[in-house]
Amino acid sequence: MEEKRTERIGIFGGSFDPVHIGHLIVAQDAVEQLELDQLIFVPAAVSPLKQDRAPVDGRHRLEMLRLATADHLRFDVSDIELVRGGVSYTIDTIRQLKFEHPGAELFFIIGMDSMVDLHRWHCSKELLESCTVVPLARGGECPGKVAAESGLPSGWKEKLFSRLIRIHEIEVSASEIRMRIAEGLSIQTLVPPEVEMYIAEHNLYT
Ligand SMILES: Nc1ncnc2c1ncn2[C@@H]1O[C@H](COP(=O)(O)OP(=O)(O)OP(=O)(O)O)[C@@H](O)[C@H]1O
Ligand SMILES: O=C(O)c1ccc[n+]([C@@H]2O[C@H](COP(=O)([O-])O)[C@@H](O)[C@H]2O)c1
Repeated sequence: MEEKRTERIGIFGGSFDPVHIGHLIVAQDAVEQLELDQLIFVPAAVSPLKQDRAPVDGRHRLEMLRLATADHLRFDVSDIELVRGGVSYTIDTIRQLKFEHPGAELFFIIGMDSMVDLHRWHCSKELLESCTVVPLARGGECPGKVAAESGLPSGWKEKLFSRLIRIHEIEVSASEIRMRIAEGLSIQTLVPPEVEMYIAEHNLYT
């Protein structure tokens, strides 16, 4: 009898305030390169390192993610961090997802910029042991240099960088989108049309 393949689930955490094409292209890169069965976008209630700025209400960010991912077979969205509330520590999310998906291999994908501080994250050692953390390197980034300059403990660097995947270089950020809206500039093509419409209908970021 053919052996059942272990389910491979990716987790993509962020503020998604709002979700944009950079997120979607990177997510597709991860699905392909990690051969994921499913990639779950997890909007944070409060991102631990972004506590200085309140994002728009979680229900809006969740709905925009749902609209942006609706037609994609392997993309999914979870409200677990919004339901849990408070500061969204990744370890709490991984513990819960491990419980909900016993037997699956969990991949937590993060940008290289965030990864250099990973050892300072809440329960970072447990996090590294309970899922496969995968750094995403943009086209122009030099992983060797980033690793050398990071404060990551030795052992961690080698482990993390051996799993690194290359992603498209897309120069768009949620901050830029919020700024463009505030200045009355177009965000067409930077976010999916459904998201652009949602933002206009709900008068977000003005
Ligand atoms: N253009 C992009 N290319 C690759 N990764 C990205 C891009 N934009 C965001 N990410 C990654 O997506 C994750 C979630 O990002 P987040 O929701 O904070 O979006 P952001 O665009 O970086 O937001 P902000 O501009 O508000 O800081 C992070 O790991 C971040 O590194
Ligand atoms: O758990 C932590 O200590 C921790 C510290 C910094 C960031 N994170 C997570 O990393 C993801 C991206 O964060 P950010 O700040 O780029 O939106 C998001 O899911 C955060 O919850 C998690």
